Amino acid sequence: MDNWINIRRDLHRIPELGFEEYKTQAYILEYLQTLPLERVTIEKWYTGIFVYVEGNVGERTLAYRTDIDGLPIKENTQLDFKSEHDGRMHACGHDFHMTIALGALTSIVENPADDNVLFIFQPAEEGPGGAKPMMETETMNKYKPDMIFALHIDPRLPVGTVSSKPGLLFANTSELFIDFHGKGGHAAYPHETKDMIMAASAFNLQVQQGVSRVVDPLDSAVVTIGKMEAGTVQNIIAEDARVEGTIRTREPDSMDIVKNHIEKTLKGIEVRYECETSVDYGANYYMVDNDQQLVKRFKEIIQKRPIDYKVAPEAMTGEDFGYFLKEYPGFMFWLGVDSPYGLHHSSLSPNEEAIAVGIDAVEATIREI
Ligand SMILES: CC(=O)N[C@@H](CCC[C@H](N)C(=O)O)C(=O)O
Repeated sequence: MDNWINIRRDLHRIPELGFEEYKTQAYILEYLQTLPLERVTIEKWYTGIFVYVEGNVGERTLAYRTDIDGLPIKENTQLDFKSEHDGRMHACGHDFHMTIALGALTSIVENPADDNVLFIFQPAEEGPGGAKPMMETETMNKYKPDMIFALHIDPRLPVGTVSSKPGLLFANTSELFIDFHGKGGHAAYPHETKDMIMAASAFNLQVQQGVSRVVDPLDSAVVTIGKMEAGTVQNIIAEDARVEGTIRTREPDSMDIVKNHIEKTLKGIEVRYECETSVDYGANYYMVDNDQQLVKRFKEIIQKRPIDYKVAPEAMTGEDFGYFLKEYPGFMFWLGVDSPYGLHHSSLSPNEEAIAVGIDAVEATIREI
């Protein structure tokens, strides 16, 4: 087991942003070279990797996907294997996800399953999205998996627990980037300016109030503004402002309703604050919609093991794994890692005992589903 903990720690030290995962890719490729590769085909795709392992029977091909990118967060832990990349952190558990994928892959290479298995090391889950372009590759068309699955760590669940549910697990998402342009000037002469801190602040409040009026209360939607930039010094009125956020909706149709609401709100802001605005929706992810039968079978497999299975609530998190599930039947599940700090937090420190549980759950699913 120490081997997997060491691998997780190595990967934790080198977090890289989406499509910049060069060291991560090199690390995984180097590890793969230590395995017996007679039945293995390795293909690079940008900073990602496909690893195909031929099965004993080979009638079906199963796919298992891990994401490999980190986040633009400055790590705030005292771990002696903390990030060596300033301002970058594996704060969403992708170091765990990769290690678990390598653990299951190693067992399957050393003792092949009946089915063929395609392991997908996918870049850029946090943005701008690696799943959609990976789906369109010749490699995916060639192997056309019969089913696909993936996991995500869950800091709220104890170690030794997994959870999932049939149907919707994660929401539809869209990134949101808005630029405001007005007229700067002296802090003492606001009437001669068009203050973009006022415009952006008004937008932030109005958009929150409005979402509750345009989306069916039986559906769910959230707009979060995670970043706002404006101004230069304390006594100059800001000519420009930028807000960055994300939209989450339970139903795909509500995404258009929220976007329409944002655009109408911006038109009002333009009139009221005499400014120009432009909006860019960045990356959009399709919801994670789990296959009913496969989740049922997964639950049966897990319940034969010393692992607790819990029914997961729906979450407004996003995952571009949803694009794989749009094309292939499959599912995603949460793996308990018991951390007092949540996903995307600079102090996230998942319990490494969960790695063995993850490897066991993934390997058993590959062999028994
Ligand atoms: C599991 C998780 O935390 N996923 C991310 C996906 C982000 C998608 C995109 N960059 C966005 O912000 O919309 C999440 O924040 O849910």
